[in-house]
This record gives sequence, structure tokens and C-alpha cells, in this order.
Amino acid sequence: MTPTVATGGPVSTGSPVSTGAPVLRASGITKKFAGITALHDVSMQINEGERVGLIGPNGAGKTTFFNCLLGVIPTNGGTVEIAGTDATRLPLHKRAKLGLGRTFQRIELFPDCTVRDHLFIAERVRRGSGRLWKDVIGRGGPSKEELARCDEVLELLGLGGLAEEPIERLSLGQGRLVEVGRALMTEPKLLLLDEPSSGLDRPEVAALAKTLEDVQAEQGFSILLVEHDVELVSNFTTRSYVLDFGRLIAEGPTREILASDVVRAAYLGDFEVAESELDESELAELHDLEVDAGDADVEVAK
Ligand SMILES: Nc1ncnc2c1ncn2[C@@H]1O[C@H](COP(=O)(O)OP(=O)(O)OP(=O)(O)O)[C@@H](O)[C@H]1O
Repeated sequence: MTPTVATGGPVSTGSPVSTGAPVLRASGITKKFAGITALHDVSMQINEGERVGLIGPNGAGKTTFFNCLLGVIPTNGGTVEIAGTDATRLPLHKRAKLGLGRTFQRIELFPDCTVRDHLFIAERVRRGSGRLWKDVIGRGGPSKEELARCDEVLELLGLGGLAEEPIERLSLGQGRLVEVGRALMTEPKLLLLDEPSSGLDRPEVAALAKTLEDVQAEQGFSILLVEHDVELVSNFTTRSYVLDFGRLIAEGPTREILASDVVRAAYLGDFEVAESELDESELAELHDLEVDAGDADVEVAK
């Protein structure tokens, strides 16, 4: 299908969005920092059970958009609806209660706490049971029920055998799964993944993607994936949105989007450099970007 350009709006392939109920509706999100408009009137809809990508060059506004959805930073305009509830004025923790879960790009775990401890703390926060003060004075150990729920999520992620391990003994890939596990304890309707492939090699990325797919199939939440790894986005998501200089320049089925001229020019165009000018690690990164998406192969000037 040939993408069409809507006047003044993003390229759209016109293919239908999944028909599940919306878990996220963001409309007209605008964010200004001193001197720059980081997001101009950006809208997005994600439906039940979808896996959606958000891509764009460095500085395009992906993290800013993510933070606006989560309520980490205030917006200068627009609305955010989570599972049918207007969340525009709600703080972070209330958006989490409505069903927004997240992982961090830089792993934010405590090195000497165990894997199970991380999930247990998330479970306490989810329940808002008011027992956190007891934890502070060392009298708030986990109940059988809480432990069972932590272990259920750890099993789901294939981390059952690592429950007692301190985080510092884990590989980066396992650490990312703990991040995911912590987010799952809040029973998200939409899981926001911030660059989960960062620092992982190809087999680790493939294993992470497979685990996420399996867990999603079991639990039915939706995923918004912010990623630089185009191969992962291409294989993992069915629809994508593309930001460039804070504007939405394309949206639609991921492979069609990646093949569109406007996206290649804005996003992949960054990589149209002579191979001879690249060092080994840059060549490896470029190789990762050579996505076979119909005619979407990245052009490399020889
Ligand atoms: N706290 C801030 N104060 C001022 N400017 C900011 C702030 N956060 C982001 N920006 C600017 O907003 C724009 C969008 O940045 P953002 O980090 O959202 O892009 P990004 O697409 O996530 O980039 P990357 O892929 O490199 O992470 C950039 O010009 C950035 O410099």
C-alpha cells in the first residue's frame, strides 16, 4: 500500500487500527521547554492488546512524549485518557493505578536487594496497604499471599530460579526482565518500554522480545515501545508512530511506515554515510538498522 501524506499532518498508510477498546488516547500533546517546543500537537491511540512502536531520530521528542503520558512532566496542551478515564490532570501514581506501567532505559534497581524484593516492594505500592512504614522499621515482611504473587510473576518471566539472587549478580538482560516484572506487579493495561534493547546483544534482544510476547499473550496488556533498534521495532510491533523535531510525521503499520520515503529521509537518512567513514561499532549499529521491510532497505553510500 502506498502511504499518503495528509496535508499538514503525518503520513498515514490508511490501514485500520486494531478494533479493541482504547487503553490510551493522547490528543494534541504539546510541550515547551525554555526556548524550544519539544512536542507539537502530538496524538496517539493504542488499543487493547496492541504492540505499538514510537521511533524517531535523537532529540525527536520520544522521551518527552513518554514523560507527558506518564505525568512525569506537565504538558502545555492536550489531553491524556487512560482506559476511558481522563487522566490529563492526574499525577504519576494515579495514572499508574489507571493502568500505565513503565520500564526505565537506565536500569533503576537496587544492586544488593534480591530479585523478589524488587517485586515485593512494587506489590506493596500497588496495594497501597499502608504497611510501608513497617518496612522502614524492619517489621513489614511479605505475607504468603504477597510472596505467591511475586513468584507467579517471576515464573512468568522465567526468573523463578533467580528470586533470591541479588540484582548485582544478574546479567543486563535479566535485570531488564526484573524491570518488566516490577512493572507487571502493578497490573498494567499499557506497558511503556523505554529502550529495552539498550546495551543488549542480538540474542539477548531476541530472548527479551520472545519473553515479552509470551507474557503479553498470557496477560493481554498493550505495549508502547520506544526504541532505536529498528529491527526490534520492525519485528515486535504491528503499528508505529514516528516523531521528528517534535512533530508526528508518520503513523501506520510498522513495516509500511519504515518503508515510506518521508520516514527514511527523516530517520534512516541519518545513516546515509559512507561505510568507509565508520568504525567497527558504528558498522555493527548500521547493520542492525538494515531492515528488510519490503523495499525499505537502508541505503548506504559506498
Ligand atoms: N528538561 C529539558 N529541558 C530543556 N529541553 C529539553 C528537556 N528535555 C528534553 N529537552 C529537549 O526536547 C527535545 C526532545 O528531547 P527528547 O529527549 O524527548 O528526545 P528523544 O527523541 O527522546 O531523544 P533520544 O532518542 O536522544 O533519547 C530535545 O531538543 C531536547 O534537547
